[in-house]
Amino acid sequence: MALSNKSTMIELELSSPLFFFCLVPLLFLFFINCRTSPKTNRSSSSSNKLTTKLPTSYPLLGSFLTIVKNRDRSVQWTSDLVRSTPTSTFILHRAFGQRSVITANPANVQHILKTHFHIYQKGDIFRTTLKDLLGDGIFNTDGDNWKFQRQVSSHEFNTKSLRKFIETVVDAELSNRLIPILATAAASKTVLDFQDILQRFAFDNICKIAFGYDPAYLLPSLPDTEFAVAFEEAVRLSSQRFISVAPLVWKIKRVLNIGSEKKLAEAISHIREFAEQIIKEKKQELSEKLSLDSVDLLSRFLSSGQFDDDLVTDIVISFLLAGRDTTSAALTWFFWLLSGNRDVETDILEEIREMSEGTVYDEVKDMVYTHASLCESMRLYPPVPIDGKQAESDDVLPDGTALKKGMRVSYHPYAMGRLEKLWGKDWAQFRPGRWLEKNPAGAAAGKWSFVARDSYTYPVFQAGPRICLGKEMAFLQMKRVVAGVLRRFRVIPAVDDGVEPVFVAYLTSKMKGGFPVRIEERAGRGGA
Ligand code: HEM
Repeated sequence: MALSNKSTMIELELSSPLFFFCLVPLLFLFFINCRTSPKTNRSSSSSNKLTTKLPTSYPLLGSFLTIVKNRDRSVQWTSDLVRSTPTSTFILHRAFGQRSVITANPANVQHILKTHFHIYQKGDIFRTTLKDLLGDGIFNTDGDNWKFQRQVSSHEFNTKSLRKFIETVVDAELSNRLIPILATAAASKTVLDFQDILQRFAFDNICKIAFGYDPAYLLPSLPDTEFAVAFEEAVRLSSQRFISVAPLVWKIKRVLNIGSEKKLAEAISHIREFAEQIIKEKKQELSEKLSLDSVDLLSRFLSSGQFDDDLVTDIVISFLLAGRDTTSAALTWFFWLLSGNRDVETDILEEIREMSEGTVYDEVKDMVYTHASLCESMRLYPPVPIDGKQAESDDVLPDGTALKKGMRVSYHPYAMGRLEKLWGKDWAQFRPGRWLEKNPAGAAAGKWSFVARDSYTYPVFQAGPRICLGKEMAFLQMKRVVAGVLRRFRVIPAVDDGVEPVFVAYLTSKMKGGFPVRIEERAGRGGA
């Protein structure tokens, strides 16, 4: 799996001549011990106890060595740091004097994502790093270009499209692919990597939404579908640019077309060739039709006549990235948590069995307890665990942290889901009940109502003007999968008792090494 290559890549970079050329002089400075105390934000630097927990910063090197030491658990490490400061914010000193702010403070999150949205953009660092893969697609652009793409895409997420999505795309994938694979695994007592299965499921779904094309990635043979593999490779290599010793390292490799950059260029060229071919076919199809009855995004963008082919390709690739690993990450951790909380599973089953006789769409919309359970699982394991912006001008956050123009600021949903001051003493417990209240009276008396948290305390889907466009679609898809799977099967982790999966982040969160499970048919169940 792609993840296992991550640390290998970092080691490669650390052993490269470039690394020694740039950093040996700095290591010398480090060993002669001319170190400074870490400067944190105003409030936390006033507390000795807390400053000792923050990594020491050295001239030029910053906290580089500690960052490298924690590279395989950077989300957990930064989460521990941010949670240990009184304002839930700290400044990380990177090499060459670069500083970035990391925060888990809801007031700061609201400031960055909503009230001072105009100051906090994707910025040059993010855009340049992902430019080869995402071009100027919605995920990688700011200003008017972003606004227009968002406006056109939002039609894909209206009720009619969502209904069609759940009733055609998701249900077909579920009944024709996922359920048969699980039934076979149950009958043959095979161990499946459930993370891989869910990723394949999500990839087929998002390709159908974005392109109107079925890559058939979730088949019993678990094929190495060329397009899917190229996409996986391109995301993996692009995200490794973020953990490069310095951006200069990957930029030089790119110019020389060597190592990981050569592989990245090949994967991207494969993706674009493939996308261009689909665009050609789709244009042909559209020219032969009198009216637009396709639901896919590609048809919508091509028919708008506002975008050239290159930009349409960029936009579609952004959507593949947005929808590919997010729902699968959420579901992987959800099934893991459920396996250790059988009481929650029982309540979900009860809800599934009581579901209305209406259409699939209405049924899924009514699954309040399952909705709460998914929110609770994403609180502890958010699919996008940490996300960043860049300040376009000097600014001061509500907790007093000062930012200079060009500084990166990251908000940290993983840390925020673990803050006692936000979730109470039992924050570590998987308890869907914290999102629910019983209706006291009326027709729905005794039924559960969902109690949402504000999106700055729970920015799992981001918040403000750039809040995730696919949020509702994601919930519909996830609830349909949960209902389809649990109604018929039990998912049992195939790991020794007491073994916990390892959380790793890779743009989106993953279980290191996959999620091995056994599937059991529930007694007395028929089909999906
Ligand atoms: C559990 C599932 C999901 C989670 C947790 C999630 C989370 C997020 C987050 C954190 C962002 C902000 C990323 C950034 O700007 O850096 C985002 C943006 C976005 N998401 Fe999702 N997402 C999910 C599923 C989906 C799905 C299924 C789709 C589409 C089919 C989608 C489409 C988008 C789009 C288009 C954006 C960009 C919005 C913009 O910049 O205006 N997401 N999502």
